[in-house]
Amino acid sequence: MNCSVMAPINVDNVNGTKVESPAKKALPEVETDTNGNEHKRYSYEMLVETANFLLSKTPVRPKIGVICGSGLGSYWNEGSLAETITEAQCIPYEEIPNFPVSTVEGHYGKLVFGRLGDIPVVAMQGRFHYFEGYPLWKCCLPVRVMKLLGVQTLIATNAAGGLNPNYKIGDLMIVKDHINMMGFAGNNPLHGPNDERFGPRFPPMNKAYRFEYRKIAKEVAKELNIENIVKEGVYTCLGGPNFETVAELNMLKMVGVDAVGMSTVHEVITARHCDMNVFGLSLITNECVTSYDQDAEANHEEVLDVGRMRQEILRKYVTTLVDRFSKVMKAHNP
Ligand SMILES: O=P(O)(O)O[C@H]1O[C@H](CO)[C@@H](O)[C@H]1O
Ligand SMILES: Nc1nc2[nH]cnc2c(=O)[nH]1
Repeated sequence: MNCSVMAPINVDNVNGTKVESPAKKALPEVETDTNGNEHKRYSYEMLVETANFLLSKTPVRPKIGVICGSGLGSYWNEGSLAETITEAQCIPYEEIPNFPVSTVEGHYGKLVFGRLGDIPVVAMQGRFHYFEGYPLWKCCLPVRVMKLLGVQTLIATNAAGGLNPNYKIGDLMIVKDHINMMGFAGNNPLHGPNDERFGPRFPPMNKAYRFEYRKIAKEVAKELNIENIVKEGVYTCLGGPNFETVAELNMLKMVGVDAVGMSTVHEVITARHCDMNVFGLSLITNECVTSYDQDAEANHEEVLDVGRMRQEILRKYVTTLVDRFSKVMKAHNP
């Protein structure tokens, strides 16, 4: 591994303005989840330590972070997006201070630093899900670490069931918006005391998925001749791990959901809270079963098979988007 030690980051706040440290008293040290497992709360200082550790391990200074979901090679390496990253340095989650570890069987758990095309990136190969037993704030810890590393744009990808009748297996859905179903019940990654150094107590969410990126993604789909499989729609995340009942899916359809998964929404909320720009992409891996007459059943193997089937297109699409988004970022911040 090519390790060059860089100056540690010393930030008052991820967005560059100075704020008073929040009262530590407000932060409970340990949270117990519904299974009785204890999760030690992290502080801003702990995540700065995590980010400094990573910066000491790699000379890469990523401005774009990618979360590789089940359809983008979090379960396999060969031909995956993570494998496409050049000059790659892989850091397993268990070696990173304060990081959770993936518990999903077969799921990779590593951060990959390197280049996609010319652009310095960091990719999560393997994410954390609520159904693994983590509180939502812990699932999203890596997003805040990315922010501290200097990441300005998050590309969050996932595998999802297609609820929109016009969607076919293998389609890609640009996420236009989400419905935070878990949040309706009060389960939100920002629940608990707010640390202003990350962002405000009450962040807006109406521009969660950057309009400019969605426009570019549609243009790139045309350029790559894949516009027939690229759609745009609304995603929702349920807690999982079971797939949905027919009645649940029909309810979601009624409220305007196009694709259903078990991730992404809380990551996006965390990213927007600390003012990262977000692009969301779902790979439609299965058709949601919305009628009692249908015999099909959702299953994880199908999800992975469709991911493998689409990996070449996804690799090309995401690599091109990274290049285009970085140009936009440079234009905004020359
Ligand atoms: O959202 P990602 O991690 O892509 O994975 C999706 O696919 C898995 C189910 O097959 C669940 O983990 C669901 O969230
Ligand atoms: N909740 C949920 N997650 C998925 N991930 C991939 N497909 C599905 C699905 O149909 N439902």
